[in-house]
Amino acid sequence: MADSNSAQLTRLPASLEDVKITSLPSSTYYIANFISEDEERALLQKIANAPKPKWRQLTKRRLQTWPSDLSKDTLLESPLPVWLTMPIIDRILSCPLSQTNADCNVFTESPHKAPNHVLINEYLPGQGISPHKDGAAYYPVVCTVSLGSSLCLGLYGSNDDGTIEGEPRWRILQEPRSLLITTGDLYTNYLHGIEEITEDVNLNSDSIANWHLLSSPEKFVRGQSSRQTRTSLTYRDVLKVSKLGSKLALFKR
Ligand SMILES: O=C(O)CCC(=O)C(=O)O
Ligand SMILES: [Fe+2]
Repeated sequence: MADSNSAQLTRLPASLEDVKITSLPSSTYYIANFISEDEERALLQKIANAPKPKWRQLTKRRLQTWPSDLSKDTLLESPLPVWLTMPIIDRILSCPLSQTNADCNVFTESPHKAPNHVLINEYLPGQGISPHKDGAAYYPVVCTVSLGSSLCLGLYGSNDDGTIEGEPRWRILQEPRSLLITTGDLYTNYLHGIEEITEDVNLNSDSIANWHLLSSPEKFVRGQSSRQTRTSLTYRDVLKVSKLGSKLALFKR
């Protein structure tokens, strides 16, 4: 008997135009079922098997950084492990920005033409991340793959005095195996965060910006979703990369 999961193929959109979240101020894209259940399982296994010191325990979540932490916004050149690049980066780069622009993807204009850095965040039910901006170390495109559980990402504006608005302006519901691509103004001028709750509520087509792009909106018809452990992989291009060779040369002088 054929394995039901091996038959479950992912289908990518013809171009990102088809998966644009049109109610948001800049180009943001949501691709449901970007990876298969088998690929999700394999990634969770790799993450679980990473050497213990790879995890950093924060008060509200735990985190792995690949290939390494930045130092002064700079990445020490080192390849990502293959399990993080294949199939995800290939697949991201294979999605054309538009059908008329078939040769361009979201990283075509980034300095390294591809992500070179991945943060893996794990959230237990009730955990989250305070509203923040990702800052100037990265090219302003973030690709987030979600594993394990659905949850809402809140997008916040800031007040004239610099404080953060109390309620998110928009919410994006991220299902397991989905890819969210955030770019431009939303990356640079708005903040994003995940509330520390055990259940996302008030889920409907008016309150969720990507409702029309969800894989299984029927799962949320009661307007709520209990959280399980959710792991995210955020792929970015770090602008400044230093080579170990040039560091050693400096050291020798
Ligand atoms: O887990 C997420 O989706 C968000 C993570 C995040 O904002 C970050 O690592 O900067
Ligand atoms: Fe972030």
